[in-house]
Amino acid sequence: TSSTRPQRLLRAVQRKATKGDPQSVISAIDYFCRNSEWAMNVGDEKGPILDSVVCEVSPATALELGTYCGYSSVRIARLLPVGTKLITLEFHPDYACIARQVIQHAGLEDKIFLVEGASGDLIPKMADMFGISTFDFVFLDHWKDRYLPDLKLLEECQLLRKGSVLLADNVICPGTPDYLEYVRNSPRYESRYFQSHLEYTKVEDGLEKSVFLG
Ligand SMILES: O=C(NCCc1nnc(-c2ccc3[nH]cnc3c2)[nH]1)c1cc(-c2ccc(F)cc2)cc(O)c1O
Ligand SMILES: [Mg+2]
Repeated sequence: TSSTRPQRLLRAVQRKATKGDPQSVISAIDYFCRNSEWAMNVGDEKGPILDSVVCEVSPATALELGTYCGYSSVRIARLLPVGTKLITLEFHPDYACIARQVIQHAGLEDKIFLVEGASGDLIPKMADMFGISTFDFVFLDHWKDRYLPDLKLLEECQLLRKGSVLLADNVICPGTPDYLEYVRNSPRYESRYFQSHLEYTKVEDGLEKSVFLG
């Protein structure tokens, strides 16, 4: 029976990456996507930008919207200090199932909470589910038309504090025009664009970093 691309990506990780070594999982996925099949991971060019923002913020509480196969979950969690957690939301059960195995191969299952469901339903439950009050860092990488409504939901649920950092993938390709317009024009955000390329291609894309001013 035929396999799916996420299943083939997981198999590449299981064959090539060293169990318990997050960097080898990241390298195995990037190798697979450059040499076998393109996949929508943040990738090896935008990934280091994500790393630098995570290191700068050094978040005690981090949220990721859109897990997919867990590539960026591994990138983020490998940099988190001991005792801190990444909560990552995934809508598609098949993606979530693969991501759990990728995360396990990296040995990061104790630092990552993967929750299945729609961001719009789950965000209002975050505080109660995880006993947190606000997020220090949010990585947006799910459906592009959900970035703005979910940002507004985070605001309404008071899950952002003065200084919370939002990092959004794909603001050029596929593009998130309404989100960009909002964070770049709202007096409540200080926004900056990191120009890069769509993962594993020469197409322009970039990350938008927005600091909530309270
Ligand atoms: O769609 C993307 N990412 C989103 C995955 C996802 N699929 N479902 C969800 C979800 C939706 C509700 C959710 N609620 C909670 N988690 C959720 C997750 N997220 C995506 C697409 C591209 C891309 C670029 C150029 C192309 F020619 C084709 C594709 C590149 C990227 O870097 C992406 O991140
Ligand atoms: Mg993306």
